[in-house]
Amino acid sequence: MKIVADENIPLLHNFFGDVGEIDTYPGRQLTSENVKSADILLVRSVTQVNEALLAGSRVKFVGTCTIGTDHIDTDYLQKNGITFSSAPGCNANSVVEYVISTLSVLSEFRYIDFSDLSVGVVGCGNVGSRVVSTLRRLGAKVLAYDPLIDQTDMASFEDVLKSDVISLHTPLTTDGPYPTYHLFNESVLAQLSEQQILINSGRGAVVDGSALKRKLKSEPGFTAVLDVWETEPNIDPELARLVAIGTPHIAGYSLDGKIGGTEMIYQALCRHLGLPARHKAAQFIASPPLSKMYFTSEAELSWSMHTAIRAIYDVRHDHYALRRTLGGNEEQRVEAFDRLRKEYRARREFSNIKVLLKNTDSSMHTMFKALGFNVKSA
Ligand SMILES: NC(=O)c1ccc[n+]([C@@H]2O[C@H](COP(=O)([O-])OP(=O)(O)OC[C@H]3O[C@@H](n4cnc5c(N)ncnc54)[C@H](O)[C@@H]3O)[C@@H](O)[C@H]2O)c1
Ligand SMILES: O=C(O)[C@H](O)[C@H](O)COP(=O)(O)O
Repeated sequence: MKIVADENIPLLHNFFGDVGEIDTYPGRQLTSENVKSADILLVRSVTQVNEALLAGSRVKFVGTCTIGTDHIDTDYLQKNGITFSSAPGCNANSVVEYVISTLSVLSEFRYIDFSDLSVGVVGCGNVGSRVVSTLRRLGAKVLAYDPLIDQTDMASFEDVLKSDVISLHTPLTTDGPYPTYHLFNESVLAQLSEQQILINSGRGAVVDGSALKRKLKSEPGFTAVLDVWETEPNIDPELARLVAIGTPHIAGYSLDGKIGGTEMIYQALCRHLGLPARHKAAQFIASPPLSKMYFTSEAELSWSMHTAIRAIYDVRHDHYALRRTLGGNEEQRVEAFDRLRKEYRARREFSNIKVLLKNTDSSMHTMFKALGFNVKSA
């Protein structure tokens, strides 16, 4: 059995080593020549999987260790009897923590109190629904817009646009009744005031980058946060300098989320081949270096919250890392964008961290629980 895979899939050999012989390639450079004699193709989001890549190959299973599937021509796979699997929800908690860290960091520069904040979530699937529930449990007033699910709990697009913070969590789609390509175009962006914050950690092209750039130039007080960009890895350096926080598509890059994606595809492949799934992510992940935090009754609620969030994930590290790459020429910037992602550190999710509380009141307990920490009374 021959497996061809993106070299950036973590724990590839640990999970798939006893399933077949593995050849790895940089995901963006995979060619039809590389996959010609493969039975199984394993990718992340940077490989376009379509007729041009697969025609004439003997591939019978394609797995993407990611949530997003906009790089996969699923119609082609279906028509050609190729089994396909993605990893829904694998890094959803990681994206929620990205949004939380972003709001925590922005609160240093402007008044943000979670219990007094309105948030509009666009796209309420695995990621969006967790953003909604986390922020609601922290006291925020959250509205969600998603025309493709039960409308009972949904708000209108217009109402969502009035929120203090608007957070985008849709897939990138160009067809169907509600395409998301440039959903945030010039006229939608014009409806947002300088006091509002726009966060995009879905897919870059959901926002018209040129229109956003014009808005940021003419309304410098407007706050935009971008993790995803049109034309990655060749992002617009001018736009990247104008956003308040700009990161190299790493919102979903917690170690847990990345390895979770590999594990889900391993399980799907085992089902496809009728093999027992012997390996589990937990076998391979070490404990995080900072695994415990301790708060007592003297600690103030808001201080404790921001301290804990930023100790585990401070989005500014990723922002400054990208900023430092913007001065080079196009070739250097493209290389640096992918390098930041390839060499990304082991970032652990809040659920791995024990928060020990001593003599604190119940609001402290509720807040840490809402954030997803593993709360214990000391
Ligand atoms: N930045 C990152 O690292 C990162 C990580 C994970 C996922 N993502 C992106 O985020 C997207 C969402 O992830 P998910 O796990 O929540 O996916 P999901 O499929 O569970 O949910 C997506 C939701 O968006 C809704 N939707 C579709 N079109 C819409 C529209 N026009 N307006 C409003 N809502 C619409 C769908 O109905 C669905 O409920 C993924 O498709 C992926 O592209 C990015
Ligand atoms: O769709 C996803 O799961 C995320 O966007 C994921 O983080 C993409 O990661 P990549 O494939 O670019 O490594």
